[in-house]
Amino acid sequence: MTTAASNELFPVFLQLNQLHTLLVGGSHVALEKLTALLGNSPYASVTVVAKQISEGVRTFTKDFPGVRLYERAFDEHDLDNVDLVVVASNNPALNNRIRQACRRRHLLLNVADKPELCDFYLGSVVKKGNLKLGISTNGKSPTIAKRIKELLNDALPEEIDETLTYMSQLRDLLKGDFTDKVKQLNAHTASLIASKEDA
Ligand SMILES: C[C@@]1(CC(=O)O)C2=NC(=C\c3[nH]c(c(CCC(=O)O)c3CC(=O)O)Cc3[nH]c(c(CC(=O)O)c3CCC(=O)O)/C=C3\N/C(=C\2)[C@@H](CCC(=O)O)[C@]3(C)CC(=O)O)/[C@H]1CCC(=O)O
Ligand SMILES: NC(=O)c1ccc[n+]([C@@H]2O[C@H](COP(=O)([O-])OP(=O)(O)OC[C@H]3O[C@@H](n4cnc5c(N)ncnc54)[C@H](O)[C@@H]3O)[C@@H](O)[C@H]2O)c1
Repeated sequence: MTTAASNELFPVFLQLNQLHTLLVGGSHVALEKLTALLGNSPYASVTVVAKQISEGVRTFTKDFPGVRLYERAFDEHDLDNVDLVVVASNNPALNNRIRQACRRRHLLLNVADKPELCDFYLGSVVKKGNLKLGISTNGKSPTIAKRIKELLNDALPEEIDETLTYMSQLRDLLKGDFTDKVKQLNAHTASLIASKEDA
């Protein structure tokens, strides 16, 4: 056993286009969360409920077909038929109320910038075509997560997506049982790592 701080977060990649997300809040932080949600999943179904919805949120969401905006106070019925909840409000009592309601309903919750209220955190994301990397610092420093995103974005070649497409076609062509296929796919990709090490 090491004495390093425990890092027990389990990463997953959600098919947000198949889920219904509720976002409570409609200002600066809400816009950041919408940018993250819709930037990755443009067809996500997202209901925004906020006492005040900013012009920025209205303009940004205009072209996303799954977004609905409701300018009013949060009501517990907003949690009906929802799969995932993100809160970007400035109201600690509201945050706690939603935290408790989500526990009762077994809904997963993120309260922006409030790790102690979260079931899941958003991460920094690097995307190169079909490749997507999610970066977490276990809540220690979102700024470092952002910097690592920038670093990896520069370091990973755009052509990596061509390699992924080629490998996907190759996988479909390969014959033999599962073990054989895995062996061949590993043989084809070994050179990717080897050429880095030789360089
Ligand atoms: C990755 C990213 C995704 C996203 O939000 O989309 C994200 N925060 C981002 C940016 C960012 N957020 C903040 C700053 C200001 C500088 C700073 O404080 O460091 C910057 C930097 C900037 O904007 O440049 C403020 C902040 N954030 C949290 C706290 C509370 C605390 O730390 O206790 C405070 C202090 C609030 C205060 O002081 O009042 C907490 C969380 N922020 C997380 C995610 C989760 C942990 C992720 C991880 O493990 O790394 C977690 C735990 C929960 C959550 O919100 O999901 C996104 C990167 C965007 C990109 O990639 O470009
Ligand atoms: N803006 C930042 O850069 C920043 C940085 C760090 C932390 N934070 C924190 O993040 C939170 C949100 O930040 P912000 O700048 O977006 O706040 P904001 O005050 O600009 O917006 C709060 C949003 O919550 C909505 N709201 C409040 N009560 C509501 C209710 N009962 N029902 C529905 N909607 C309700 C408001 O209408 C508004 O849209 C705050 O707690 C803030 O302290 C913000």
